Amino acid sequence: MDPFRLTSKKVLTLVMVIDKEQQKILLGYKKRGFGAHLWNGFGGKVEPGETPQQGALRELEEEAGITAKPEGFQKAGLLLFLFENDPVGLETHVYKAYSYQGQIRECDEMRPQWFNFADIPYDQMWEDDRIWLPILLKEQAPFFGRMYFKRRPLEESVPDQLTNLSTSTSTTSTAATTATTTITTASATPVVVETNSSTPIASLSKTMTATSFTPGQPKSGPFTMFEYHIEQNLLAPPKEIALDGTIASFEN
Ligand SMILES: COc1nc(N)nc2c1ncn2[C@H]1C[C@H](O)[C@@H](COP(=O)(O)OP(=O)(O)OP(=O)(O)O)O1
Repeated sequence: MDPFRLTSKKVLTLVMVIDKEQQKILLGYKKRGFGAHLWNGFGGKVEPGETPQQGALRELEEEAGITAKPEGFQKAGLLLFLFENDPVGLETHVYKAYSYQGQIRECDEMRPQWFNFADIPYDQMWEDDRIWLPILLKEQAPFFGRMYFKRRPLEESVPDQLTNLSTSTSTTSTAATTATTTITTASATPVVVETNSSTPIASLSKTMTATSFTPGQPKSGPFTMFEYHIEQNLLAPPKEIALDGTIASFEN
């Protein structure tokens, strides 16, 4: 039985507020609930009757006190978080907000703080963030990703650094460029995830093993990410994920 088989999904949002001029990002320190004690963007569950975009704007107001301006608000990508032996996936719609009105303020759930792009506290964030946030910041969106998490063992020993990085690039029949990067550590065998190179997109597929991160990340909760798949520079932002983990549709 596939421990990552999905029978349903929850729809969530995540908004990254960005000051392009200052090269800063607004993150929130989550004080309670899922992902407590981690820095993250602002977001939460989409409520019945809401679109993901409406849910994202509402959560940004609730959690950071600000209203994103429509002209600077864009969908950046779509992520699917899967947890071992949990049949409910988290379909997470990620947005960028380049301008806003209102006064940033703390609430009972989140404490907002600006960070320079160079000082993003990845070691106190969900492990997947270091995969897709640089793509978002470099404006290589729209992206799509699947991130696979296992419950973290109580005792864990992992190497300090990524030790081996190999990248290959090839041109597909649809004239799109496909780059495949496999990241491995000295001690682990890489697991390779295929990217469908017949789709007319430039995509990047990355796979990593359970031991690819720095030790001492209890802050990322009881889960550890052991594998991921990411595609970037899609022609349009993905709109929905099918239960088999593929993109079901794109935004118009
Ligand atoms: C598992 O990996 C994750 N990585 C990142 N970067 N973000 C994640 C991950 N899993 C969930 N999230 C995000 C998505 C949402 O923005 C929040 C979770 O929202 P929450 O459960 O707090 O939803 P609310 O509606 O605010 O919850 P309550 O009102 O019930 O407190 O985390």
